Amino acid sequence: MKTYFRVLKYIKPYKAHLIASMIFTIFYSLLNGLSVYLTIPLLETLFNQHGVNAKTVITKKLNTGATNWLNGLEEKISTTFNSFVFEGDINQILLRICFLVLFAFLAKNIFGYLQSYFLAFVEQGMIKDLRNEAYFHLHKLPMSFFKNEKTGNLISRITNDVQVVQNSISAIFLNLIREPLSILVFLFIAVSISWQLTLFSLLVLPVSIGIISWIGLLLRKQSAILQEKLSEITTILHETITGVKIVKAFGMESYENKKFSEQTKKFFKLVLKITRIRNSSPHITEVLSVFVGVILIYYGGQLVLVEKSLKASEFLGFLFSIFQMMPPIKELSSVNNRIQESSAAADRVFEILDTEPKIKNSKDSISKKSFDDKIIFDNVSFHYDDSEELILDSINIEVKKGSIIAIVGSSGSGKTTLVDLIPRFYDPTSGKILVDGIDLKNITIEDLRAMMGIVTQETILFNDTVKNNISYGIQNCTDDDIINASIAANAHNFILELPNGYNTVVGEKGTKLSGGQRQRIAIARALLKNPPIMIFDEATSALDNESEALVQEAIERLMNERTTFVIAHRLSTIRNADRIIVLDKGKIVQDGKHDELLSDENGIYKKLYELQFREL
Ligand SMILES: Nc1ncnc2c1ncn2[C@@H]1O[C@H](COP(=O)(O)OP(=O)(O)OP(=O)(O)O)[C@@H](O)[C@H]1O
Repeated sequence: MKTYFRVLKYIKPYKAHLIASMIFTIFYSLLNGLSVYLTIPLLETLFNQHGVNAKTVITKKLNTGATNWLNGLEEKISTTFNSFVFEGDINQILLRICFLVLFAFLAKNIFGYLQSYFLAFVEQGMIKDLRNEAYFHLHKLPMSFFKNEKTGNLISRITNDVQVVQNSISAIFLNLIREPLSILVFLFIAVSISWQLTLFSLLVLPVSIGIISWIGLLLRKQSAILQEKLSEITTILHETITGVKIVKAFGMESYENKKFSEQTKKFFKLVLKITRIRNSSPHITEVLSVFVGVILIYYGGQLVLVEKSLKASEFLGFLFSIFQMMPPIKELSSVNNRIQESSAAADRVFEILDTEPKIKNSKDSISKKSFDDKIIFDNVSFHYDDSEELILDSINIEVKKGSIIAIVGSSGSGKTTLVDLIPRFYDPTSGKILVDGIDLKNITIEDLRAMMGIVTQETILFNDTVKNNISYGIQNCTDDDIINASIAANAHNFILELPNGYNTVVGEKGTKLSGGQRQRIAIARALLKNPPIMIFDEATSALDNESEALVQEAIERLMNERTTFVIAHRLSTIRNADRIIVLDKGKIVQDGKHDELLSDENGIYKKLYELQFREL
């Protein structure tokens, strides 16, 4: 319930639309009642075609048990109504009634349309805001969050779950406003025709409504499970589509197909179960309704034919009213289930919103636009949240502006983790990192990251044009700037050869380009940003000689006159480095220039050199 109130807070910007929708709902319900009520004089006129004065028939009223004010009100309405309708000859009366019926239905449908339009505006607006907020919040969350959450699951929450919340919002608004109102209107009509019959119906109706609601409850439970299954399917889909190359390379198609079909089979079974319940529901409802109807017809028939205390037209009008009451009562009985269902979905969305962004600007963060002197790692240690094991252990480094620091070490030694601390993708567990003497945590994240360019091993390009990929995140750059950066990155020539040059769309993650081309686009992007600090994770994959040389040249331009941290895999890079840091199990075990490090026969560097670098 708490969750639901939280969802309702999103109504605020749409209050005016909601009020409009409520007003139209009131008109809709009243006209709905009127259109049923009008059947009585219509039938009366038709039944009394042989000259009986219809006016006298419908004014015969009502009854003993209803409260006085109700009697009075009803009396007043019917007198006004009758004096308007039953004037003139039978032809005029018929024409007037037909006109009234037409007007009532026309107006009812116009109000019905307006009511649903405004309600859709409210619910779609709320959902848009909720979806945006969840998405915006995702960008504030730390890298660790994304490592722990499955991508498909996150996507499913922001798409499917938000949808479920939306479906229920409208249902609940209708249930809380339209349905009670409809029930009241029809109840008023029914009581005004015959309170005994109404009382009798109210005894029989709840039984059938109870059964129908129970079916609804079953349905809700199942659909919550369905939502989870859907999220699992999305997860598998996302994983295999993004990892399609690996699936193919390892010949895992049939394994993945089996995994997927197991999920779709579970989904299929569940949907069938739901469909079984759902499809049986209208039939059961119909049989129950007819059952109730037959009992009512028998009892009402007695009143009409035997006791003659009720007109046939009134009885039919009564039956219409009672049957019009059934769907709203049925809907109302499912409000609670709907709230439960949407709350479960909303909870999954709010879980994202409630995840605290651990890495954020502190109250006294300062703006810093330039890098002037040095970066210091002061006794930095780090472990990931899910384990106490130190991935970086007492790291002390001082990096002067303009120098190139190569980081080497065996796989898993902590190289990526070390460079991830510089743009604050993670914060050190202990110790601190200082830029020009200021702790990173005290510099606004926006300024800190603006000072850095990052080229990762796996080049991330967006499904957009080459031009937009190069200028990603850079405002106010001209086409010439983009071309110059591409020339410096040795990318210009191949870009010109693409089907639409700089306007060629590169495909999702840049799949339409080769590995070397993607890297050069990423380098052009970094060159265009022109940051004073570069973090660079060299690709391990071997490129052919020509592209290797082109990429290497581009990298050298990128490092030129910048402070560069490079996770090095190429001999030329370590030779160029001012300093090489050798990591082993999170500790710096050697530190110096290439030749110095190589001269230590027992050092890890020599072994690494022989294994990794020599033949490259
Ligand atoms: N998000 C994470 N959560 C938990 N442990 C992690 C996470 N990322 C990395 N690790 C662990 O931290 C250690 C260091 O990883 P890191 O990626 O920094 O090594 P690396 O030297 O860059 O390796 P490689 O050269 O293979 O990329 C590894 O043991 C790894 O299992």
